[in-house]
Amino acid sequence: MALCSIFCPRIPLRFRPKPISPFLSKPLYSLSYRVYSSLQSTKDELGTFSIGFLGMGIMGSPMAQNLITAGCDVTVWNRTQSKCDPLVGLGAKYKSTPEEVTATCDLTFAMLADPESAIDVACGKNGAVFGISSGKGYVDVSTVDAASSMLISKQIKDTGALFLEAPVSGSKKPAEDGQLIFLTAGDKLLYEKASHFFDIMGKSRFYLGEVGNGAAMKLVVNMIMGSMMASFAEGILLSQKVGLDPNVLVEVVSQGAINAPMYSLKGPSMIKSVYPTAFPLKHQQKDMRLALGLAESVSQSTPIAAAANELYKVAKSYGLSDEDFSAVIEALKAVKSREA
Ligand SMILES: NC(=O)C1=CN([C@@H]2O[C@H](COP(=O)(O)OP(=O)(O)OC[C@H]3O[C@@H](n4cnc5c(N)ncnc54)[C@H](OP(=O)(O)O)[C@@H]3O)[C@@H](O)[C@H]2O)C=CC1
Ligand SMILES: O=CCCC(=O)O
Repeated sequence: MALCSIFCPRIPLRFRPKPISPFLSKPLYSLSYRVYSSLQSTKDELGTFSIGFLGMGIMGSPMAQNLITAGCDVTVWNRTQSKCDPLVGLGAKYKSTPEEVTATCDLTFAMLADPESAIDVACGKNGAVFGISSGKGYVDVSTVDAASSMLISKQIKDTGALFLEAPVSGSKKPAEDGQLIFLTAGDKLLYEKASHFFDIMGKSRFYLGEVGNGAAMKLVVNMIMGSMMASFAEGILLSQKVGLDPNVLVEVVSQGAINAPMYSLKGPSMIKSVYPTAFPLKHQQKDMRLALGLAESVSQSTPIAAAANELYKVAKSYGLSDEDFSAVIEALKAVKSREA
């Protein structure tokens, strides 16, 4: 669809209601917007918009795959090109830089490892900002801190394009199953336009207002999750040490008030000391670090998360970065064996 706006396809510019108009009374604006929205929805057939996807890791690959399977016109890029091959095999196009992706796509999603890579892919050499322009949108679904998200937002918006942060709750399997939860913030118009695609990749979505709120929500959620996992690991080892069957512990936990899907999902493999990677431990530690930074910024005390973070750091130092984050239990075992 080249440079024509994803937000106003085939509607002449002069007839398009502005997203925010100081000249329209509220009822008139509302009516105008409803008409505009309904015109939009008639244009929302799958494949109408070209979608870019940057980052073919554990999460990005299945998310892009779901868009392709749903019939969307998808163009992919990844730093390690070979990871794009399965998506190209399914019908995706390939471009060799983020810049080329945003230049040719109406709406581009980015799923990168951390703040550094998200900023580099968006704003670095041949980055997304150099291809994007007014009428297009950039949705960063990576887990980053608010400051990094704001930096990317500013660079994208300086080009005239729209920006949305949309980190996700849910791991590899929910990504494969199209069951992610999107925590979005930024340009509301882009949220509305991208919702069609969020609904292909996810089961629910939240719009949280200004850029930074989605990042903060994601970090709070993952801070809780990281502490829960560290505590669960302690419980498994303690149950074993006092002669209990940890499999029974998992069963008891699953029937009680502290039940969480994570315990039944990860517990059995943790007991067997195997950690098939769904959420890499290095990313969980990154999220603990960023969450602690967020807490620091508002002088909120988070001693439990701080202690859990230390455990993830120990696990990383034992070479467990690329294992699933449930491998944090190994750090406790190592402490135990050193003390024995
Ligand atoms: N896995 C999970 O369960 C979940 C992860 N997340 C978050 O989603 C994001 C992605 O996670 P996940 O897919 O698991 O991670 P992976 O480690 O599997 O993928 C990371 C992606 O980032 C790319 N990347 C890393 N460094 C750079 C760089 N310097 N320049 C360009 N690209 C780079 C990788 O490219 P390459 O292939 O070349 O290495 C890869 O495409 C993270 O922010 C994570 O915290 C959120 C929810 C769940
Ligand atoms: O960021 C990773 C989240 C993993 C999950 O929500 O299960």
